[in-house]
Amino acid sequence: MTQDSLRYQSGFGNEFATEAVAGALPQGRNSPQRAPLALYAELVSGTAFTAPRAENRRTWLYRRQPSVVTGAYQPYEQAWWLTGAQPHAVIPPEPLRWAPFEIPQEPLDFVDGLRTVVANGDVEAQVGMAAHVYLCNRSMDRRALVNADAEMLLVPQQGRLVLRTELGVLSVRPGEIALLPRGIAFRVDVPDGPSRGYVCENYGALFRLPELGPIGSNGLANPRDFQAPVAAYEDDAGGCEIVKKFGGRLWRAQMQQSPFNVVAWHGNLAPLKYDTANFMVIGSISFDHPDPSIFTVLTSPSDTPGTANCDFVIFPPRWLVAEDTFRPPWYHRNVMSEFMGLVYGQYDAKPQGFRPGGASLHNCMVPHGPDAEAFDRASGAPLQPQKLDNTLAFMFESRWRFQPTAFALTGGALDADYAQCWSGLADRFASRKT
Ligand SMILES: O=C(O)Cc1cc(O)ccc1O
Ligand SMILES: [Fe+2]
Repeated sequence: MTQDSLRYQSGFGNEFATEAVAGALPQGRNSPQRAPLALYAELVSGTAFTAPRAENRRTWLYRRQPSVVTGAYQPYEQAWWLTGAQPHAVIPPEPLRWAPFEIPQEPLDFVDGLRTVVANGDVEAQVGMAAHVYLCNRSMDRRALVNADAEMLLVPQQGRLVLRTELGVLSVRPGEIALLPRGIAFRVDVPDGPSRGYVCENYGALFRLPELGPIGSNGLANPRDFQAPVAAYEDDAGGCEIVKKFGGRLWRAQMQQSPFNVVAWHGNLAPLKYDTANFMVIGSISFDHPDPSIFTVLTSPSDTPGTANCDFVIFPPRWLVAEDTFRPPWYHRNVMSEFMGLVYGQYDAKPQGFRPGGASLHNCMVPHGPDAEAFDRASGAPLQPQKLDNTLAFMFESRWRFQPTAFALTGGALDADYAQCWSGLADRFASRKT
C-alpha cells in the first residue's frame, strides 16, 4: 500500500460515514433486521452510553463476521510492556535522560518491540498513562493488536508506519502522529525497515482538542487537519493472531479470518492521523517565555479542571521574536510531571545531550531547565528574530508522577551524567565581582 493510494476523511470527532462497497451502509437506522450485503452490525463505544453529547464517541461497524468469532485466549509473554504504577516502586528524585533507544537486531514487530519507559496511574481505575518506545524491524505478520486498556497515541521517530485498522488504513511518517481508539484492532507495518517511535498509552479520558479560550475559534491543532481512514477490508482468509491487552496483561487468540473485515462504518470514534506541520503555533510577540501549554495538541482531562491526566504538547519549528527576554525555557519545578522525546533536530534548552530517539523525565517538582551551554548562549545572543527550524520535540505531561521501568533504568540508555549539563551554572552574583 503506498502513501498516495490512501484517502482520508477530515475532522476531529466528526460523524464520518464510509463504505468500501456501495450500499453496505444501512440508511436511516443502525441495526436493520438484515444489514445490507449480509453484513453483521457491531457497535463499538469509546465513552459510556450516557456521556454528554459533546464527548460521546461511538461507531457502527458493518462487517463480514462480528468480533465474537475470536476463540479463547491464552497468556502472551511480553515482559517489556508494563502497565500503571507499581505499589512499592522507588522513583529516583532527580532528572533522568536517555540516549536514543537502540533498535535491536533480532526480529521484532511492533508488539514484541514495545518497551515501557515510564508509567503512572491505574488501568482499572481508568487513570494515568504509560510512555513507551517501539523498537521494531519487521511488520506484524498475520497478527493484530487490540488494546482494551487504553487508546494509543503513536509518535513515529524513524520510519513510516502503515496502520491497518478495522476502520481502514493510515500511513504515518515521522512528524505525523496517530491516535488509535481503545479496543479497535490494528496491525503495524514498517515499510522502511528498522523503525522507532514513542507511544502514549492513555488509560484515562479520551484525548480531545484543548479549549482555545481567548485564542478564539482558530489555531493550535485545527480540527479539520485530523484525518480518519476510509473503510477498507481484507479478503484474506489465512487467519490472524489477535494479541489483546486486557487488564495490564497480554493475551493471544487465533482467528480463522482477518479482523480487518469491516466493509462500512459510520460514527465519531475513529483512528486519526495528524501532521504536526499543520499546528498553528502561538508565541510571544512582545516579551517573556510563555507557558508551554500554548503548544498543546491534545489533552486527556482528569477529574480536576485544568489538571490533565495527560497533555500531548509539541515544540515545532517556530519564530522567536520576544524582546528583552531569555528565550529558552526558564528554570522551573512543576507540579505536573514531564516526559519528553525528540523526533528530529535539536531542542533549544538542550542542544546536545537530548537526541532524536532519546527521552527525558522531569517528574513532579524536579528542577530542570536549559543546560549551561544553552543558558550562556541565550543570555548573550542578539535578540534578532530567530527561526527555530528543523526541530520537533514533544512532551507527555501528566498530573501523576511517572515511574521509570527496569528497562529505563538498567537497559543501557540511561545517561548517568545528565546532571553534569547544569554543573557549569556557577554562582555569578554580581555583587561578588571585584
Ligand atoms: O522542560 C521543558 O523543556 C518543557 C518546557 C518547555 C517550556 O517552554 C516551558 C516549560 C517546560 O516545562
Ligand atoms: Fe519542564
